Amino acid sequence: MSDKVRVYEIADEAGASSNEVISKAKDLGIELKSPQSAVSFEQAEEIANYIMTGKSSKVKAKPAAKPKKMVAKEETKEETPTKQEPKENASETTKKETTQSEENKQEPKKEEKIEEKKEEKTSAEEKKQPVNTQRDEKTNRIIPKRRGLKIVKKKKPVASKPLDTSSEDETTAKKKMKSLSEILGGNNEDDNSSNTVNTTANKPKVKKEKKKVPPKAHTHGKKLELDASKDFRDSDDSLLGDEVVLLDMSVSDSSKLFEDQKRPNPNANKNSKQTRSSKPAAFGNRPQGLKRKKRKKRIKRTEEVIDVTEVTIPEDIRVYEFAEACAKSPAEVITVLFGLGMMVTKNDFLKQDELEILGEEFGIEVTVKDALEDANYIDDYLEEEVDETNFVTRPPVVTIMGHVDHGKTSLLDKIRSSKTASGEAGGITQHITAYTIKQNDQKITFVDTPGHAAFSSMRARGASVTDVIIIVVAADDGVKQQTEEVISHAKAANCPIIVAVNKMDKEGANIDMVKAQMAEREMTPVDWGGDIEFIPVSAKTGNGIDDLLENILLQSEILELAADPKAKAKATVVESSLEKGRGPVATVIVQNGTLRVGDNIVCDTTYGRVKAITNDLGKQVEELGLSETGRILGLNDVPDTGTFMVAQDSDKEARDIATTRAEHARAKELSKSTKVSLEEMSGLIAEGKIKQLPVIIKTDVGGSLEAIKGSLEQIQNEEVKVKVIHAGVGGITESDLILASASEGCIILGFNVRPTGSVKSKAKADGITINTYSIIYDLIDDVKDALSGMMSAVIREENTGQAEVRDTFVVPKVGTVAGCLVTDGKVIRGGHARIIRDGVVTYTGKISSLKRFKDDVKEVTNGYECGIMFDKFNDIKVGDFIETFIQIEEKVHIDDK
Ligand SMILES: Nc1nc2c(ncn2[C@@H]2O[C@H](COP(=O)(O)OP(=O)(O)OP(=O)(O)O)[C@@H](O)[C@H]2O)c(=O)[nH]1
Repeated sequence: MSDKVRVYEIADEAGASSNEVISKAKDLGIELKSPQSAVSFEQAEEIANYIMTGKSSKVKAKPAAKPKKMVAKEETKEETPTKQEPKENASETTKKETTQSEENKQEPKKEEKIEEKKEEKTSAEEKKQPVNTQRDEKTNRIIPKRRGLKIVKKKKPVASKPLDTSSEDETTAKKKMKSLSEILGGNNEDDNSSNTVNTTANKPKVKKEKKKVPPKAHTHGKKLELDASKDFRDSDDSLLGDEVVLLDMSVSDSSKLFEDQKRPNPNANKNSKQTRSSKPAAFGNRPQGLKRKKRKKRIKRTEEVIDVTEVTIPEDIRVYEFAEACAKSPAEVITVLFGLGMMVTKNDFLKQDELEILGEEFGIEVTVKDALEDANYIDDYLEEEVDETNFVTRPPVVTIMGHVDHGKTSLLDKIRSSKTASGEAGGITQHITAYTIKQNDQKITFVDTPGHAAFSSMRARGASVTDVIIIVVAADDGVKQQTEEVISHAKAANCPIIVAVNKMDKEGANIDMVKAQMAEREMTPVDWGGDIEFIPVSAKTGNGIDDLLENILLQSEILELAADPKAKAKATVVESSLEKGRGPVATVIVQNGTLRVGDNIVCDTTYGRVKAITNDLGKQVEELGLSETGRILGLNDVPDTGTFMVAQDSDKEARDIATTRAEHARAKELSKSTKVSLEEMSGLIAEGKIKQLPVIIKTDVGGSLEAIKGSLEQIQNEEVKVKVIHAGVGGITESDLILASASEGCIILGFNVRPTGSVKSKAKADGITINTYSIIYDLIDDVKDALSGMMSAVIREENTGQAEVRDTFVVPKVGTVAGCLVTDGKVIRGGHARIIRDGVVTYTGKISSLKRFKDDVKEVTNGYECGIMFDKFNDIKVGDFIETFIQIEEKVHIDDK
C-alpha cells in the first residue's frame, strides 16, 4: 500500500503521454502535477484503466476485477502470437493466475501487472537492473518490482510458501475458475474486455480442440494441472464444459459400440465392423471373445442336427470327401471298410462297390454324379435334333488289317497310287495315316491303323470310324497268328469283312488254302456258301484292286451309310502329333457335318479354332466333307487318337468343355495313381515278389504310342511286368525326367523322338536312362531284356557223383558215419547231397565231413572208399545211396518262360 507509481510509468503502461495521464487523472479527481508525481497503486490502475477503456470506473474498484482484466490481456497477448503452443500457454496462464492470486493477497499485484507490461517494452533496460533488491527501495526503484512480477522469479517464492495462502483458497479458486472461464469464453463481467478476450480466447480454443483430438495426452495433461488445484473439481461449470468437449467424442463412439454388441442385427454388420476396427484395443477383445463362443456353439449344433439320408457325390471321391459329404468322420468310413477287409486311408479314392457298402452301412442313399455331365460334348451332339432331309450318302471308311508282312502297307500304297491322279500324287511316297480315293466317282476313305491292338483300343474308347474291314492274307503264307487275332478283332467290331488274298502274283499263291483256313475260323467264303467275300489281289501288280474297291462300295451300299453335311462337324482323330512350327496336328476323319477353317472345336481335353486344314494330298483346303480326311491345325494340345472332335458354337463353349474334361482327367489320373499304390500294397500279398519295370513312353505320333503301350503292357509273367507311368506324344522333356526320377528304376523310351542336349545332360546327371528307337521291335526286345534282368535266376542242379553206403559207424558225441564206396563221379566235402533209400529221397543236405581212413579230404573219386557224415543227420542205413550234386544259377529270359 505504501508503494507509489509515478505518472510517466502510468503513461507507459497505458500507452499514453504523461500529460494525458495527468488530465485523465484529473477527470478522476486525482490531482497530479508533473510526470514525476506519484499516486497510489489503486489510483494508478484506475487511471490506466480509464485511459485504456475510456470508461470512468469508480476509484474504489473491486480488486478482483482488475487482475481479471490483466489476465485477459496477458492471455490475449500471449496466446495470440503463440497459437502453436497452446499447452505451454495454458500452463503459463495457470502459473500466472497462481501468481496473481498470490499477489492479490499482498496487494502489490496491480502495480506489478502494470509494470509487467512495461517490462515487455523495456526488456533491454531490465537486463541491466539488479535482481535482489525489490523491497529495499520501494519508492525509487520500481523496476526491480517489475522484475519481481516476472513469472519465473515470482513463482518460486510463492510456491515455497503454500501454507500462507491456505486461508484464501476459495478466493484463489474462484479467480482461477474465472480466468479459465475466460479462456473458454465463459461469462465475463467486463463487457469490452470480455468481448476482446472471448474473441481472442475462442480462436485458440478451437485450435486446442483440434489438437486435442488425436493426442489425448494433451488433454490429460491439462486436466491434471487443473486437478492439482483440488477445489477446481468442486465448482467449475466451465471446466465441465471443457470436459464435455472431450467426452462427446468418446461417448458417441462407445455408445455405438455397445449398441452393436447388444444388437445381433445382421444389417449392422458393416457398422460393427467399422466400430470394431476403430475402437480402442481395450474394447477389442470382448467382442472377439464373444464371437468365438458363438462359432463353437454353431459347429456343435450343426454336428448334432445333420442327419444325412442321401448324398450325390462325384464318381471319383476320396474317403475324407465322402465322410464329409455324409457328415461322418473319416475314421468311421475307414472302420466300416476295415471291418469288411478293405484297407483304405483317408486320401484313397473309393470304388463303386465300396461306395455301395458304405451307403448301406450308414443308411445313406448314395448317388454317383457324372462329373462330366456338363462337359459331355459327344452326348450333347448326339442329342441334337437331326434333320434327315439333309442326309446324303457318305463314303465308306475302310481299315486294312493283317499279319505282319502280308502286304497291308503295299496294298494301301498301291490303291492310293493307282487311284490318285498322277499330278496330285506328289507327296505319295510319304506314308500317311488316312486318305480318300475315288472309284467310279465314288469316294472311299482308307485308314491305316498301327496294328489291330490299336484298332481295338480305339474301338474300345467308342471311336469306331471303320465301316468296312479288309483282312489281308498272303496267298503264299496263309493264316498266321496275327491273322487269327485280326479275325477276332474284326468280328468284335461287327463290321462287314472282306478278305483280300494278297500276293496272288507269287508262285506259291494258293487261294483255296487261304479260304480253307479261314473257313475253319468261321470266315466262310461266299462261293463256299458263306458270307465273306475273298478277293484275290496283288499289291505288286495291282491286279484285283478294282475288284476289291467295287466290293467295298457294294458293302457300303448295303450299309446305307448316310450323314448330314450341313450339321455341325463331328470327326474322329485317327492320328496326332506335335510338329515343329505347326504345333499340335490332328489327322481326322469327318463323320458328320462339314469341318471348316475357323470352326471352334473341342477334342476331349483339347480345344481350339481350326487354323488350317491340309488334305491327304498335302493341299490346303477350306473344309473337309463327309468321310474325308485331313490334318487339322489350331488345337491347344495334342489330342489322343480315337477322340472325337466336335465343332462348338463359341470359343468359350469349346474352352469350357475342354477345361472341365482336362480337370476331370487329371483327377482320374490322380485317382489311378493312388489305386496303383494300393494295388502295390495288396500286391505284396497276392503276387508275392512281383517286380515292375516303370517306363515312360514318348513317341512322335499317337498311333505308335498306342501300339507300343499295348505291346509293352502285354509283356509280363508271374514275376515281372511293365508299368507304364506315362505315355505321350512329343519330345522327351524335363518334366518326363522329373516323373522318371520319382519312380525308382524308371526308364524313358523314345520312339522316333530324341532328347535335346539339356534334357540329355540332365538325364545323365540324374542317372535316368533314356533309350530311343526307330524300330518298334527293338524297343520291345530291349524292354524284354530289361525285364529278364529283373527276373530271378533259375537254379539248376548238376549231379557230381554217387556213393553206396556199405557200413555205418556210430561215433559217440559226433554222430553216425556212413562207410561208402564211390560208385560214380566224385563226392565233394561241403557239397550238396541227397540220401536215396529204396528209390525215395529221405534227406537232402550238406556233407559236413568227408574222410579217407582218418584223414579229412576235399573229394573222393569213383572206386574209392570214404567216410561221409551229414550235417545234423544220423539216420543213415546200409544200402542207402548218396547222390551228390552242385547248384548252378542260370539267368532266364522272359521269352523262355
Ligand atoms: N510279290 C509280292 N510281294 C508283295 C505283295 N505285297 C507285298 N509284298 C511284299 O511283302 C513285303 C511286306 O509288305 P508290306 O506291305 O510291308 O507288308 P505289311 O503287312 O504292311 O507289313 P507290316 O507293315 O510290317 O505289318 C514287302 O517286301 C512287299 O514288297 C504282293 O502282292 N506281291
